[in-house]
Amino acid sequence: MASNYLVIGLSAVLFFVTTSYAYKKLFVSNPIAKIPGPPNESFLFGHLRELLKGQVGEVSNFVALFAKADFLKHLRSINSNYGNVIKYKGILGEDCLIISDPRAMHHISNHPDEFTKHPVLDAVTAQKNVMNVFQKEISRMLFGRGLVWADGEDHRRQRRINAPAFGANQLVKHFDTRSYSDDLRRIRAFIPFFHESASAIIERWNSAVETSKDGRAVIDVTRMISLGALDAIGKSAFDYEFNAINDAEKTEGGNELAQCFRNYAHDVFGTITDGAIFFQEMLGWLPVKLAGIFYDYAPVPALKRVRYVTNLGHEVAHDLIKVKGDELLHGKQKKDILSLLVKANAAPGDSKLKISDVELMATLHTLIIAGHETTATWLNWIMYELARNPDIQERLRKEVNERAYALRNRGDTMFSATDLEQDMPILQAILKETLRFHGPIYQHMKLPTVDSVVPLSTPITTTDGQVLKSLTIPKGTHLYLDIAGYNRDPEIFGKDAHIWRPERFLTGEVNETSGLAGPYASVMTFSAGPRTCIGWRFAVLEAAVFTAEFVRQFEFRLTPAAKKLKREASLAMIPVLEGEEDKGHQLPLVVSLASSIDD
Ligand code: HEM
Repeated sequence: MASNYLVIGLSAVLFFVTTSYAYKKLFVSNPIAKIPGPPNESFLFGHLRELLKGQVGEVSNFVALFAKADFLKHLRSINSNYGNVIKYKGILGEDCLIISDPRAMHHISNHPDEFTKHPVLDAVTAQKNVMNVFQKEISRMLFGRGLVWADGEDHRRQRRINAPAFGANQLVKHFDTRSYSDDLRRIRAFIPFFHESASAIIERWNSAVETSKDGRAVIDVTRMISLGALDAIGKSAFDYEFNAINDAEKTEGGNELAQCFRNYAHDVFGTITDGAIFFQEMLGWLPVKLAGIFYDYAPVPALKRVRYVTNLGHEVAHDLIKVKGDELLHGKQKKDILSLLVKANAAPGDSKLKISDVELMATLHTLIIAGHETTATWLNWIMYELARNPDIQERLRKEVNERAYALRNRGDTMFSATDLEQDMPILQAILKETLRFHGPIYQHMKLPTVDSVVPLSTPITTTDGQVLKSLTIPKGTHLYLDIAGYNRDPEIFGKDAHIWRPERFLTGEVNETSGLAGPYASVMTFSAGPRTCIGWRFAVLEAAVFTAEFVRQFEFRLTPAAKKLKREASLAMIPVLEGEEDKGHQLPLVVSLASSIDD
């Protein structure tokens, strides 16, 4: 009986694949067929193995996505022939696009209904958009039906409730007339939590240094940074104790949710086999609902883990929402993000504009995942560059110590938002340059829901010699926005955009108010338009506090092992060591005490 079902299932997949493939080849004209791109070396896989495996975020423009060494060399040599729009092949010869052209990226990011990240369920689109089916279903499993997952009106409604709590109202001004500076004050109120987490990390590193033989300890800094970021999001977003740093050594008996997140993204999204790529792609040829059933029930270990963590996250969120509701009722409301969301949701107004408890639970879980590993990864790359560049590290330490001296003189114990955002330009330049060069989010998948015409900054020449000033993209085309490529565009960041040089953000070389890119440093790492990262201010302040406090206390140097560092595709672009990829994030640095300004 079971084998009958299997045969019927496989026949259904085969039927969908062959009919939609034949339909497309025979009846659908393809305006992107003549966009230049690398030769297809595999009808079965197209370029997907190069895209989904190995190092990411490397070199310039689209090459960022094609990181397999020999392939990379090949592409580099012909890079100039391709420009900022590249055609690549998906499975079975599907034509797909990678775009890093600034105007095109700006247009696409600012038209989220025309370019959603999720599939629309109609016969052609749903079957064509393999990657997007995967993205939508994984997104639902990973986050729940919250802000990252939602689209269209659902997204606007959720964003409207969320934005003020994140100081992100400037992006939704038309929704809300409250003062933007009130919102900024709210996000800055989290600074003490960031200091608290940074201090807990420093305490751990301090004892490692003190107990080392020569005052120099080799520490994998990724571990504590990740736990500290988790503690920080717990306290500021929901007034919740993950106790991640305190329970760091416990294998059981600590906070279960915190333990679930150990190496979570890497274990689930890290290494992917050819078989998994193919299977995942074939699933995408099924209607979304069928693919969803697979993601909800398949006994695949990685999917089982995602389902378990999401359920647990939603359970914790459910309890917290109740606590916040009671606090509000008894006039004991706190300042964390969840309290603000519960209050905004309870305020009088059109009930159709509110978010449901299920969406609120998903939003909470979203904040843990979207706000924790991304910022921790950014911090990892900051530590790496500081260790690699002792001169810049020393300049930063001097700046931080001078500010620390000033704050002691004014009777403060921790850096204020003004200290961090305005009075430490070297710190800001390092944060910006690292977000540009090692952006934790390096690509975005988008799905045109209609045939679209997209403007280009730089015209492209098709394989038959036509010069295109705009791009016609058929509905349903697989589309990658190449964030890493945009972030290394020499036209925007200078001829040496391929190297890490924070100075470019100190000398006015970069036009930070071009309005083309995201809200910070003119980079695309926080995305742009109505779906810009809602937590970007939170992330910037947290990264600033952690970095300033770390260099104030310690000196960091590269270990020989850190020279084997690679950028690994995961949910974020994480540092791993060559030959030890299966261990996930690693960045072993030599840590010793720094001399302070008072010495
Ligand atoms: C370096 C740190 C971070 C990076 C690089 C980053 C990047 C991004 C990007 C690229 C998006 C757009 C995703 C998409 O459209 O699919 C996004 C959305 C989002 N981010 Fe972040 N993020 C960071 C930190 C944070 C933090 C700290 C929080 C929360 C405290 C957060 C919460 C969110 C949420 C809720 C969304 C969905 C927004 C929407 O769709 O309206 N992120 N982030």
